[in-house]
Amino acid sequence: MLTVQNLSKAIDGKTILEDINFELKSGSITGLIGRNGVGKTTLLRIMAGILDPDQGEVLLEGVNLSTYPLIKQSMYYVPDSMNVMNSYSVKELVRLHQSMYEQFDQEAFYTWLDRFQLPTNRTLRSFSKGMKALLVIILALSTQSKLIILDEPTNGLDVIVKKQVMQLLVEEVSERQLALIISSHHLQELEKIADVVMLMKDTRIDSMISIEDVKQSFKKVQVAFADVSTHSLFDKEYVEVLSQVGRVTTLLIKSNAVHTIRLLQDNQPLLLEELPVTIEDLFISRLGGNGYVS
Ligand SMILES: Nc1ncnc2c1ncn2[C@@H]1O[C@H](COP(=O)(O)OP(=O)(O)OP(=O)(O)O)[C@@H](O)[C@H]1O
Repeated sequence: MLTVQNLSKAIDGKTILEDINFELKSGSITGLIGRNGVGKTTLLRIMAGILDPDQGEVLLEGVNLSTYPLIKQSMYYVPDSMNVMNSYSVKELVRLHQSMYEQFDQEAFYTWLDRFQLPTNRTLRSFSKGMKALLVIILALSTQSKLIILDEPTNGLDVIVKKQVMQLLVEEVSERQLALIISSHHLQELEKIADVVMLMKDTRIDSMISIEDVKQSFKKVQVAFADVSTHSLFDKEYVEVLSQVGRVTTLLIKSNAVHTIRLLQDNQPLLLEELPVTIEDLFISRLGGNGYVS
């Protein structure tokens, strides 16, 4: 549905993005993760056609965004702050969106507004952060866009609103086969809804991997020995130390897990327990460096 090809971008002479290539599929949620300042927002803004790339292209259903800007009617970008819309009333926002999106579904918009008990007759200035976050997602869905790009949509929201936002998005993705890309630092939350995670590192996409594959191909174990150094028992190329608290070491085994676990077992551990692998483990492993200590 969306293809990014050989994309590069520099700002003020500094390379921010370099040779970025990936594809987003309909009916799927992609989580975009990476350290602060790595270039997530820059990438999302280029995908939305707000910034131009220096090189490369963004194709939405095969149509180039820069040569056919009207295709932007099929996508919606939710920025990390809604404050630019503060002076608009809900009705004005509806009119604005109707003028930009021919297919804007007003009936669905007001039905959702009612479901989430949002007021219809006030300006956004009087909305709380959570109300604004819900409203912008309802606006995005009402445009009937095939691709929705969200930049940190749940920042500063309480757990109840977060759940509401996420549930609404998941419902719509599966019902309408939307493609969603969400940049977020809330890895646990992302893990619950994303199908794929895309991890950015040093101006590039370091990895793009399905949550299913993360869980299947990586193993995480906690191990403790009475008098053996855990570190002497594994190959650092395949095994990452996630944390070390006293004698207890938490390891992320990236391949050949059966062999490593057998090796650990053979040395009579005091404790050897498998734990569920999380996106946070992948993040620390790829971006935190070996020997991360919690
Ligand atoms: N308008 C700008 N002028 C100068 N530098 C910029 C501009 N926009 C972004 N940058 C720089 O580009 C880099 C990437 O910024 P970006 O906001 O895309 O990162 P990010 O991954 O979204 O960060 P965060 O997780 O903190 O939101 C940073 O070094 C930032 O300082």
